[in-house]
Amino acid sequence: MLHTHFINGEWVAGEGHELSSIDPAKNVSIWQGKSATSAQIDAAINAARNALPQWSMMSVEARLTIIKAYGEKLAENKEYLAKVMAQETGKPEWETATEVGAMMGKIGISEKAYFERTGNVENPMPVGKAFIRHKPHGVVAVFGPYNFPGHLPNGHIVPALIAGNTVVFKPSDLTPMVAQEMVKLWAAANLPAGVLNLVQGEVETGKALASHNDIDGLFFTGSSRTGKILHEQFAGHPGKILALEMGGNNPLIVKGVADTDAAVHDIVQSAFITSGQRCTCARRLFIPAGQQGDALLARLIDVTKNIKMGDYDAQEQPFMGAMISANAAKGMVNAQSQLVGLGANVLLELTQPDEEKGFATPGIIDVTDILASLPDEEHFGPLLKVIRYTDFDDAIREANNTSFGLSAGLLADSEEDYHYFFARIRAGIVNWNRPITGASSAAPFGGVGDSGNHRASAFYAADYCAYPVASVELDKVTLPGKLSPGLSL
Ligand SMILES: NC(=O)c1ccc[n+]([C@@H]2O[C@H](COP(=O)([O-])OP(=O)(O)OC[C@H]3O[C@@H](n4cnc5c(N)ncnc54)[C@H](O)[C@@H]3O)[C@@H](O)[C@H]2O)c1
Ligand SMILES: O=CCC[C@H](NC(=O)CCC(=O)O)C(=O)O
Repeated sequence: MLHTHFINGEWVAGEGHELSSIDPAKNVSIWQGKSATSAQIDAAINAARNALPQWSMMSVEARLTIIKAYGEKLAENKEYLAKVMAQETGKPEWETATEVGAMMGKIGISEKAYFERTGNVENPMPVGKAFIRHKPHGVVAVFGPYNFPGHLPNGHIVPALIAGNTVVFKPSDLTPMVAQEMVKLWAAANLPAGVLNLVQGEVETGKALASHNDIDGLFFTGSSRTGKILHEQFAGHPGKILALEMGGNNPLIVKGVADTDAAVHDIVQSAFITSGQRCTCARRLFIPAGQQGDALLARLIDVTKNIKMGDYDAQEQPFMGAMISANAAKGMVNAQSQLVGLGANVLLELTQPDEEKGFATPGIIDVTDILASLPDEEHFGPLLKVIRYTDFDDAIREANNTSFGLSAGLLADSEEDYHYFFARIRAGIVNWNRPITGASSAAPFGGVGDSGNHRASAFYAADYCAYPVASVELDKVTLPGKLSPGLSL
């Protein structure tokens, strides 16, 4: 179907250049379309602007009725949506089923967050009453990444709509099909025309939408590189809200654990789930120097070697599927070569078994000897860098030696060590004896430094979807009992 854009309640064909989406596990084209032109972006924004008065002035209960109907459509179509996600991203079906589950869960959580964080408060005053209420920003653009093509844009769209905003959604150009199927479910839930619009396209479409004069805000999940471009673009526009959820170079420190296998499990879940394509994935693993550390590392290499990788639809499901594209897998091979060039020591080689496909085997590389020249980059794939340390303080200092600050973790049996670590580590998600991936939607989700701009998402998304309005109100104009000195009436 070439009608891949949803503008003002109608499916229309793009009028820009050709786009296609490739199944990265099978190297076949699964979706074709055309990008939105700037006239189509104008039309989408106009539609959202025109739909705004009616949508924002509906009661929140009436909006929630429609949003919950979308939740029902998600539930009715969950298997189908999970299959589409798996096909377009390469992620195994067991994992995309959890992604659809998170999308469904988002509705109840966002409803609760709306009332808890941005609801109405009424306080009596000596004369009249004081109110705190919240209003939507207006027309907001939502930009999504490819790694969670449903869950993460959904995590902006649902709270934005609950708060009364209208939306223009631009998904990643690597996952247009998931976006399209998701928007179909909104349409099936009878969302009024113009409230949610979908425009497809690459960077140029993103730039045109982000720089449009008539948006009131932009909610972005993606790389720090793009987020910084958007941040610069929004400089000088204090009236527009910008929420940035970006990448990380996340540390995980191991110190004094009795159960080696439990630690290895949490490391693998942190580093290699989603083939390392989660913003929260552990990128740098700190292991104590010495025999105990050697034993843990040997076990980690052994377990990682045996991780099952395969097609998303394999009967016996793999732990890791393909990465998003053959290019992304090649990028990881190149990242490994770059580290080797700097003097790093490969412990388990990351390979791309087929140049035409997105598979990359998990890799482990010791970078202890090149810390001074180690690039502070997010390598968004299954490559774990190991750093051997002798002093806990040094390890924490090095863990913080990054411009990012998304997630961090400590695997240690001592609670005292955890308190010490927690007080010193700089990140928005800090875990103890748990993987550092798999964050809860019922908690705030965001990072410091280059990982975000202090507008956490998930439970706190409600905060950036509405602005507070303070009022003092009295039902008729009334002369005060006592006038200010020097006044007579
Ligand atoms: N913190 C979080 O919540 C979170 C969650 C998931 C992914 N991520 C991060 O996202 C990245 C992976 O996703 P990605 O590669 O799709 O990100 P990306 O930055 O390449 O793209 C994100 C979106 O921005 C658009 N875009 C790209 N360049 C643009 C520009 N110059 N102007 C306007 N729009 C532009 C893209 O088309 C896409 O829709 C990783 O860095 C990962 O850590 C962060
Ligand atoms: O890739 C980045 C997201 C990773 C994911 N985080 C969440 O799902 C946050 C919760 C939410 O947004 O509702 C993870 O931690 O695995």
